[in-house]
Amino acid sequence: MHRADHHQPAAARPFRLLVTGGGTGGHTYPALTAVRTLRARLGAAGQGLEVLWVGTAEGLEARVAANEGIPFATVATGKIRRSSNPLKMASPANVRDMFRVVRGILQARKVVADFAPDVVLATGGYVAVPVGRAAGRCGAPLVVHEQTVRLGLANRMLARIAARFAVSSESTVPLLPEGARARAVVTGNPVRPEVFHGVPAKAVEALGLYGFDPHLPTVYVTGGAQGSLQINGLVEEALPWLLTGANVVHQCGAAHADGLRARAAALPPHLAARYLVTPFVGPELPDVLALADVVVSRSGAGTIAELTALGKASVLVPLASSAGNEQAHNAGHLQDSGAAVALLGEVTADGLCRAVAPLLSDPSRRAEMAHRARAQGRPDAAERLVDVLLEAAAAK
Ligand SMILES: CC(=O)N[C@H]1[C@@H](OP(=O)(O)OP(=O)(O)OC[C@H]2O[C@@H](n3ccc(=O)[nH]c3=O)[C@H](O)[C@@H]2O)O[C@H](CO)[C@@H](O)[C@@H]1O
Repeated sequence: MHRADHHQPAAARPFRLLVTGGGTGGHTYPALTAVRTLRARLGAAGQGLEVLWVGTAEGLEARVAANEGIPFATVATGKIRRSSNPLKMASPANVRDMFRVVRGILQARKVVADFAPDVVLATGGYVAVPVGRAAGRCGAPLVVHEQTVRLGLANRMLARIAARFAVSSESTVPLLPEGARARAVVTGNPVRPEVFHGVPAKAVEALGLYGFDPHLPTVYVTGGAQGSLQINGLVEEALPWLLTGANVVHQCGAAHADGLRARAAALPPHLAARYLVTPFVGPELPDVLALADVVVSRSGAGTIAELTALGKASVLVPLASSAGNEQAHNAGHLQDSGAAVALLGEVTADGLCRAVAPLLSDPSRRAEMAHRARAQGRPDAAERLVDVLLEAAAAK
């Protein structure tokens, strides 16, 4: 599988995509969606697709690639902690990590040269840096995709060498380094196709929601892939009120499910029957989203892309410490267009109840918000990103 293959006519051999990125769901799922969409597009034209994913062994991407049957390779990564103090720069952890960085660069060059991709897609995370740079050296066009409005560090480091820089929002373009702006394309943030095909009744069956009251709206509470301690605390305090007017599915992360279950068990049985707490929502996520009338959530880029593509009324509680405060930015941006309510700054259970109450009691209000959310969505983001990948490969 080497360079000689390039002399064959394009249709005679499979298209070769090297994907790199991961760490969080936010970086991993858009890459997975791009792979599936590209495979479908090429398949319709009678061409095959070979994919290699380069990520970290401990990241979500390793599991996702394994489930999807995508060959997976790792390269060493390290974190260089900058400091004005030379002694700190020479700390054992930093020196060890510097060696890892150098090793990662050499490994990445070999992986990219051996696979000889038609195009490399980088979706963020430390691992994407050596691989993206190796693409430049090996003559493979690099497409970077940024999910958030603000640029992630890895993507910023790759911006200058990217053949195309795909962004999820127009407002990211002016934030790109000057030389990269002309190569920016607004694609949106790809949403997994199955998210569009949820069926409420399937969520009831999969999660056993038989105690839910069908006459009441359903709230889906989610803290992002890991759950959110802050949101869990707010919802726990608000539960006795919340359950008088709604059913609640609460995704809480691995650490807190038992405490929340105990709390619910102490409620009157007719209220407890309207509450389902679960550490993580797996394949039934599309069905849960379809069931939800209102979503209470962190404002990570992946979640926002899903809520807007579907058109869901939401109350957003941004992660205050997200890089560059990007979650507050995402939430504020939606609130400005009436597409969500953003709870910024100090948030109390009372504040959460006041934000949720009008959406529960007034269906026309949540329909209006859902409509405005959908206007912000980009359900065709995966197709647009695939356009960019194919164009970059063709322009080589
Ligand atoms: C803590 C942190 O660093 N957060 C960042 C991380 O978000 P993080 O990856 O945590 O969150 P996102 O909102 O981007 O994506 C979460 C994804 O996981 C899915 N999901 C979540 C819970 C669940 O039970 N089941 C499930 O399938 C969601 O539907 C979504 O598709 O990357 C995002 C994209 O770069 C950033 O915007 C976030 O600021």
